[in-house]
Amino acid sequence: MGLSSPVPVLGAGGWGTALAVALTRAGHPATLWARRPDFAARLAEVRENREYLPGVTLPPGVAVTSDLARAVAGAEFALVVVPSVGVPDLLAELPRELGLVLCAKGLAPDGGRLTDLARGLGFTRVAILSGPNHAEEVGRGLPAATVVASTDAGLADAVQAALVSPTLRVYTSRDEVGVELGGVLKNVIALAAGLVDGLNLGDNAKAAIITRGLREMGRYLVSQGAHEDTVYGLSGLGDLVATATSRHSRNRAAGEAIARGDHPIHRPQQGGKVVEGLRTAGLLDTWASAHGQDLPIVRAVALVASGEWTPDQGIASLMGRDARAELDG
Ligand SMILES: NC(=O)C1=CN([C@@H]2O[C@H](COP(=O)(O)OP(=O)(O)OC[C@H]3O[C@@H](n4cnc5c(N)ncnc54)[C@H](O)[C@@H]3O)[C@@H](O)[C@H]2O)C=CC1
Ligand SMILES: O=C(CO)COP(=O)(O)O
Repeated sequence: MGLSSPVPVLGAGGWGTALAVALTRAGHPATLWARRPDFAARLAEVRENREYLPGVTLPPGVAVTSDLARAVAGAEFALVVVPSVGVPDLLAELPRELGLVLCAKGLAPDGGRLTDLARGLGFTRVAILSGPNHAEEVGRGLPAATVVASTDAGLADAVQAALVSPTLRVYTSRDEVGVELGGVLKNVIALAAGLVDGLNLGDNAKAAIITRGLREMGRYLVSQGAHEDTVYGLSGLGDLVATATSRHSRNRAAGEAIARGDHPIHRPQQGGKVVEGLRTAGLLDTWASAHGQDLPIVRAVALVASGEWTPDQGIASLMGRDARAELDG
């Protein structure tokens, strides 16, 4: 792909829209693909994604289409920015020689990684983009940093070159597993932080959830083959802080709403916007039970999200665990 060929951005929610705008800031045109033709037509005309990223004007360098084949024609790689639940169907329609930059922070239907799902479908060039990156801030050009991870160094370098700009620092990493799973797990811990907020449990409890949550993330990531240092990088600690403390986070807000009794807990969407952690918690809890792994915050969030436990029961389950040494798990 030459520097001036448009980069396909597949998914016109908040993050896809912000990434398309970020590409133009980096000097590259983008083609933003939306699934629904009527939505794409309105977006092309209004030049603002009022449903998912209000207040950000689409620059002239962003073209909008609902024609998937046209969006990816001739591209070296595409940013895949639909929610995790929509990734399998979308990938099934893409040419296998296309490089994939997976941007969803969620899991495949079987609880596995989306990068594995992609490779299982026959894609050979796969990367993950993840970090503390609220679309509302990246869309407005506030300074941010992110990580593109791939075992394919050429792909990671190409994505870095395409996205880096004076307002977005893009780091590369070879630790695909660690970068991908950090983004997946932090949503669940942010939901727990939202429960703490909604129950008015205070700053000490919030700090405890974030810190113990980071340890839980670390245990899981390392068990899956991640490098321990990645847990403390932008896609781990960085995104956990950004999400668990942010007014923008849908996951944190969902936890707060559940605690206040005003969230439809069986619906993994909030006002049409995706709350990945609700789905992730259940998938991870099932995996942890099957593999004898202790993920107590994941378990509490999964059972509260499914309605089996009240938020108070979830917190009590964490406070009532056996006394132990801090570093023992
Ligand atoms: N919003 C943010 O700040 C960030 C979001 N992400 C991740 O990006 C992914 C997308 O999130 P957002 O853009 O925030 O979503 P969003 O909630 O803003 O919008 C979701 C978009 O996906 C579309 N969609 C829903 N189901 C679909 C399906 N089955 N197939 C295709 N399209 C479908 C919707 O029509 C909508 O355009 C999520 O995995 C999220 O965790 C990652 C970094 C930042
Ligand atoms: O991943 C995000 C920021 O890095 C967005 O988090 P939410 O999905 O909770 O809004």
